[in-house]
Amino acid sequence: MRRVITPEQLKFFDTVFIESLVALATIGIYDWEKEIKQRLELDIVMYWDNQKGGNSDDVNDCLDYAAISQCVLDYINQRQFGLIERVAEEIAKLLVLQYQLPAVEVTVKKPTAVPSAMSVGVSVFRTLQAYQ
Ligand SMILES: Nc1nc2c(c(=O)[nH]1)N=C([C@H](O)[C@@H](O)CO)CN2
Repeated sequence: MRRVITPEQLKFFDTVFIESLVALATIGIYDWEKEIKQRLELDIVMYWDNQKGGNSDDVNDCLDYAAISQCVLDYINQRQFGLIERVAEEIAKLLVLQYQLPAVEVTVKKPTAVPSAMSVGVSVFRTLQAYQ
């Protein structure tokens, strides 16, 4: 589902995205889950003005998806979580504040949680305004 965002909320509609980023996480509400690593898959859509990088062709003018992917993996690797909602919330806040993103959508999937489902997950959409 595509969201409708008014021009007052965002001055542009460009995005940088990271799809199916795989993290091995200590995640889960049960005791046995705290002893193992489980696979999470993240989809991240960052609202960002791509015009500057598009004009200069310089990586210093863009939102570097490689650096952000590593930042997200390092963050998840260094922590323990109960719910995947917590992962989504913390990653959204980290990215919005660190990169001053006007908005971000973070989807976290836990594909092995329900064996009869292809995947399960949550999605959050947060704006910079949410933290001000
Ligand atoms: N909405 C959620 N429901 C559940 C979660 C979760 O993180 N968010 N987690 C679990 C357990 O950890 C489960 O994944 C163990 O298989 C159950 N429901």
